[in-house]
Amino acid sequence: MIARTLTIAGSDSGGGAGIQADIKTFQELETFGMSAITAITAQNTLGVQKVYPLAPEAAAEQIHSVATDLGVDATKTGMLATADIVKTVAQKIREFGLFPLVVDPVMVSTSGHVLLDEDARIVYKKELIPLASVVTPNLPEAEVLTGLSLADPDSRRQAARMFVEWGAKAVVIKGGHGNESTADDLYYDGEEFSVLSAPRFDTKQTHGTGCTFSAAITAFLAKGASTYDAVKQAKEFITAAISHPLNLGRGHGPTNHFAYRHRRENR
Ligand SMILES: Nc1ncnc2c1ncn2[C@@H]1O[C@H](COP(=O)(O)OP(=O)(O)O)[C@@H](O)[C@H]1O
Ligand SMILES: Cc1ncc(COP(=O)(O)O)c(N)n1
Repeated sequence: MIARTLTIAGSDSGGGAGIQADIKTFQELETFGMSAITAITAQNTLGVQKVYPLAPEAAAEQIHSVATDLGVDATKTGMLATADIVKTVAQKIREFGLFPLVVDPVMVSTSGHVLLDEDARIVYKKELIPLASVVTPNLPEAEVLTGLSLADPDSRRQAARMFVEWGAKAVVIKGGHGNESTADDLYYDGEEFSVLSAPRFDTKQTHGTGCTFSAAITAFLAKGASTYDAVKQAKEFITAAISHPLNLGRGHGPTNHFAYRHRRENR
């Protein structure tokens, strides 16, 4: 049977991030993608013009519909917007056993728009991170959640340990926002640290990189990969997507979700 993937996240009208990036990634990786939408954004490459969070029950009902009929092999969460949505989603994940689970703690868009209410951060730590097979904060998100300044490798390792102490089975602290010459992501599973490294491309086309990366991890997990292997292959997917830009829009353009498949087909 085809592997079934579920994203619980916000809609990006611009198609580069959120639910749209997730479904494209699920499809490219030959899984059957499904969605539970938490919020609707009016958004393009220039920024987020408007956010309309849905009622927590709307997310709960979508998850119920999917889980009680089609079934789910791996799940990810993205933009959850409010504390009540975080609580409800965590409860439904537990109720339906929607594991393995990738938690992408989306807080602020590349363009600087707040996508998660401040009072939701505490609920995240208490309710959602403990359920995660892997949690994927970027550097600013990891700084907010841990309260640490993450300018050097030692502090990043300390932050990674904190996510595992809160109950996540593994964590990837993504280095996209760092200023090193390579885009290095720090992986930790409670036992070993590894650095997943890629060249840093000098590009503005990075809208939706985090969504695409966590969706790719979810797809590889759904197909049976170990967490480390899923993260490693997802890093290849996102590196291909960033390095072959589509050059759409006038701001931070989307990544290229076809690139990983095209590269493999042309080998
Ligand atoms: N300019 C870049 N060149 C290469 N890889 C990048 C670049 N920007 C981000 N990445 C990679 O994309 C993935 C998403 O990271 P990041 O941009 O930090 O997340 P987010 O979209 O959540 O802010 C990570 O694997 C990161 O290393
Ligand atoms: C609906 C939605 N979800 C997530 C993001 C974050 O993506 P990015 O950090 O690349 O802007 C976004 N902009 N919109």
